[in-house]
Amino acid sequence: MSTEGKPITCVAAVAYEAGKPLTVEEIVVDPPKAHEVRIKIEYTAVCHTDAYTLSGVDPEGAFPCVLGHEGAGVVESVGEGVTNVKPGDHVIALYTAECKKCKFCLSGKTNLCGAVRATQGKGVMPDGTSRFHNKKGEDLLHFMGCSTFSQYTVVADVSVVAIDPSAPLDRTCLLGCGVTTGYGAAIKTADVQKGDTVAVFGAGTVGLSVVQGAKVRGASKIIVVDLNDEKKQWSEEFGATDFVNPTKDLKEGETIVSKLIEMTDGGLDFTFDCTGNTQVMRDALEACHKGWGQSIIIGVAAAGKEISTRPFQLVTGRVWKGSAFGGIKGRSEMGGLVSDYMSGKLKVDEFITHRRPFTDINNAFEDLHHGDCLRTVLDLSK
Ligand SMILES: NC(=O)C1=CN([C@@H]2O[C@H](COP(=O)(O)OP(=O)(O)OC[C@H]3O[C@@H](n4cnc5c(N)ncnc54)[C@H](OP(=O)(O)O)[C@@H]3O)[C@@H](O)[C@H]2O)C=CC1
Ligand SMILES: N[C@@H](CCC(=O)N[C@@H](CSC=O)C(=O)NCC(=O)O)C(=O)O
Ligand SMILES: [Zn+2]
Ligand SMILES: [Zn+2]
Repeated sequence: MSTEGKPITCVAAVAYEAGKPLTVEEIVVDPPKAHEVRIKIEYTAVCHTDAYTLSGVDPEGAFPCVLGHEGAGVVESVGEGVTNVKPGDHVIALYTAECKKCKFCLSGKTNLCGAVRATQGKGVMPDGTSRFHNKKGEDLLHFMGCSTFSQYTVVADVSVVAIDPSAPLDRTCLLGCGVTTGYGAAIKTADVQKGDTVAVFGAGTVGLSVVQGAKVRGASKIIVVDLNDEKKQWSEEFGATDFVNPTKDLKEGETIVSKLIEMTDGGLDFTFDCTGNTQVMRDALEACHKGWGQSIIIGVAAAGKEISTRPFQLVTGRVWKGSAFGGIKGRSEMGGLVSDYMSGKLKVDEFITHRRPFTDINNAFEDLHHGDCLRTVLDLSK
């Protein structure tokens, strides 16, 4: 029996309160309104940003909500006026929308899109309302325009892209955030060139994806900085040439900045913060080469945190930049990433260290805190 136009009751993991485990329960998902798409989410992974928002330090975090933004599934139904996807399409949800019409999309200068960002940040659909309700009839907020921690979700049509149906959704879900973010930051935001020197702070999925982007571009040196020696082997597998653990690899009087400058004859062409730690962001900037080195901030810092450095660092030519979703325009460029994955150019499977049934989602958040985990993929059919 068709579910089109009807509310669907399904299982979701609801974040009722910051700092508390998610509640796995049945919720009701309304049908999509005009320019909206209802997706049957097949697989989702947990990104560090989900844990960040659940912890309560996200200035935009609002509860109760359905978290999750690294997910893939199949379109169940579409609202009036939707032309970019149709029922049955295999899709990836996009937390960075692409409307192709707004000032941002038309600028040619950024992948940030202005179409739905304001309502997205408030946890509601573009018309200001929610499609999620719990069994008590209370509204649940959306998250990052995706809310993939639910067997069914509703997203704006500008926040979804159809992909090659032969690509496995239990892997391509990772293209919804971590892999695309790091890889794009290297090949688009920084536009690393052959022979460049690169340092990556934080060897999680985002950082290691920067590493693979830098390797694809032919960087001559790719130094990974992480506090955990368990990340050394992974770093090398993704293309790192060097690994530094600042808690044990620094000599008396040495700092991570002086060590990196010494290793690269004056500093790096590009550094990337993939930790969200503001002291690391400063170190990453100051490890850049005088005159031209660029530092790209990818990590997300807690509410109230600010970055600082001596202005002289910028006066003398170092550049601080940021990158969201790797600078990738989701609807225009995801197809290329999927085909790079299918042809073996882009590693994705290698990031999947754990798999769990969806109902085990709270343990997937625990996995994130362990050195042996890059990504846990959750199967929403279980
Ligand atoms: N801008 C964007 O578009 C996006 C931003 N993000 C953000 O990027 C960051 C990385 O995400 P993700 O890869 O999923 O996270 P992970 O937690 O998997 O990776 C972060 C890594 O950084 C390490 N680390 C922590 N502190 C330091 C430090 N002081 N020096 C060196 N390494 C350190 C961690 O080690 P340990 O595990 O031992 O703590 C871990 O290996 C997060 O802040 C996330 O919110 C994510 C996706 C998109
Ligand atoms: N809501 C936070 C900031 C969160 C943030 O920076 N998000 C990243 C993506 S993190 C993905 O895992 C991002 O791309 N931001 C750009 C955007 O438009 O949201 C806050 O208010 O500080
Ligand atoms: Zn993410
Ligand atoms: Zn736009």
